[in-house]
Amino acid sequence: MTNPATAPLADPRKPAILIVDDAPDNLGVLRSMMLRQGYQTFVATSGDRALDIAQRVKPDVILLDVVMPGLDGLETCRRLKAHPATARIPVIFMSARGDTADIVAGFDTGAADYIPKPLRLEEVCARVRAQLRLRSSTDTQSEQADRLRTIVNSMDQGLLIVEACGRVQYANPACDRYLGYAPEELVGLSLKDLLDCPEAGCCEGLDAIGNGTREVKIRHRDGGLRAMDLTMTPMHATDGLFVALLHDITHHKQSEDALQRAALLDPLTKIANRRHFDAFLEKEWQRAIRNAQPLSLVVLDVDHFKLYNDTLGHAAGDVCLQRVARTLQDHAARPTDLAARYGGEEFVLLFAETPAENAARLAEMIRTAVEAQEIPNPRSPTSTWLTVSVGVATIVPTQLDAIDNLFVCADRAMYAAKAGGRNRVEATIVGTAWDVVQDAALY
Ligand SMILES: Nc1nc2c(ncn2[C@@H]2O[C@H](COP(=O)(O)OP(=O)(O)OP(=O)(O)O)[C@@H](O)[C@H]2O)c(=O)[nH]1
Repeated sequence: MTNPATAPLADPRKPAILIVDDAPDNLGVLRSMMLRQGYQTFVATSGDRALDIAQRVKPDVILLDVVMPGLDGLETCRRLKAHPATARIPVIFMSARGDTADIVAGFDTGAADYIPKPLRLEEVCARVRAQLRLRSSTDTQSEQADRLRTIVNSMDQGLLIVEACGRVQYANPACDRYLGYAPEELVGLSLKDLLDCPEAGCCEGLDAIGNGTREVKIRHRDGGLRAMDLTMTPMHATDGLFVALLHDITHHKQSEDALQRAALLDPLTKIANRRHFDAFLEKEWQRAIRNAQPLSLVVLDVDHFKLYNDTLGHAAGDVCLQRVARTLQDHAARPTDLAARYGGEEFVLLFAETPAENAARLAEMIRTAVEAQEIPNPRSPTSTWLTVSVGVATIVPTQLDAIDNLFVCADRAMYAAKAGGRNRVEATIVGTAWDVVQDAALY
């Protein structure tokens, strides 16, 4: 008989069998049989002792006699099942009571098997082996489930299990950070409601979202939109369910947007650069053709800027260009106006849907606004303050016209302003190619 206080711990390499029977003869026979099978054995002659040993050594299988004085087998089994440390150990009853009611009562206590007495030892061994196999596969499954749970819980990505209709069945803890909802709050919500879809009806079902990865905007609980990569994968084992993986790319998108914005800006003056202006002009040019609206181009050049640099230094010249740029920007008030630094000390400004007289008036306002800042240009022969010469060209373009022609005319007007004494505005209306065609037809 094993004393629970001194019972050795079970050897993890060998299956451990606890045999409980009040008849020492039975114990002896069963024990030798189990030892022959290569198992580690523990024995107890009463229910109480069996409980002590089971808690201490946590055997892999318990062979339990039903009829015993004191705590009988049924009650012992109930107590084993009630204790978390021993609840999962399979119990095999051994009993001479073979009535259906006895067998049912045995299984109702939570037993895994019921062997009739007299015991056929080969059969006992086979049933113990079967329980050990079952136990090992259950252990493997629960170990795998534990491992999976740890991975999913510690994942940096948000993981959701969703039904085809979009209803969330499960969410991992990372979803809290991604969406602002605790996992249990997400259960029952619809993924479709969290997605911000520009196209109506685009998220009617997850089939519409489709498998694979796509960039989506998801509404966080704080009301803000987060850019995310959403990867949908059908769970093959369970029809109609999808695994949805969320990867927050908001920061990535923000820096991408910042880069894109930076690519359109002049680094010194922070207004649009030449590339941006050319693309903008192309779009406005086409719109002006469609709507037969006037388009005005302003070209502005700082007067005697070389003298300014030579006298006050290049750094002061840079600050001066920034102030001129700001003045231009302040006059590009409408969304269809765009001020840009076109190169060196030359600036341009586009006024869409603006006739010649309005554009000339705006150009004059810019000229006076620069002069009014009283930026000293000590060696300028034109003025003691920094001044600009401005050319304005206006056209109502047609398909026959070229943007270059508008630029040439605005440049010529600006040079005319320089030639006319600087610090002035010269404006011109560009005759369109259509006028030339009509004139030719007349003569
Ligand atoms: N500080 C500074 N100077 C620049 C920059 N880009 C061009 N410049 C200077 O602008 C000056 C332009 O000189 P010019 O083309 O001779 O014309 P200007 O002296 O303004 O004379 P007018 O145009 O005839 O009135 C040159 O000295 C350039 O070095 C810049 O980014 N910063």
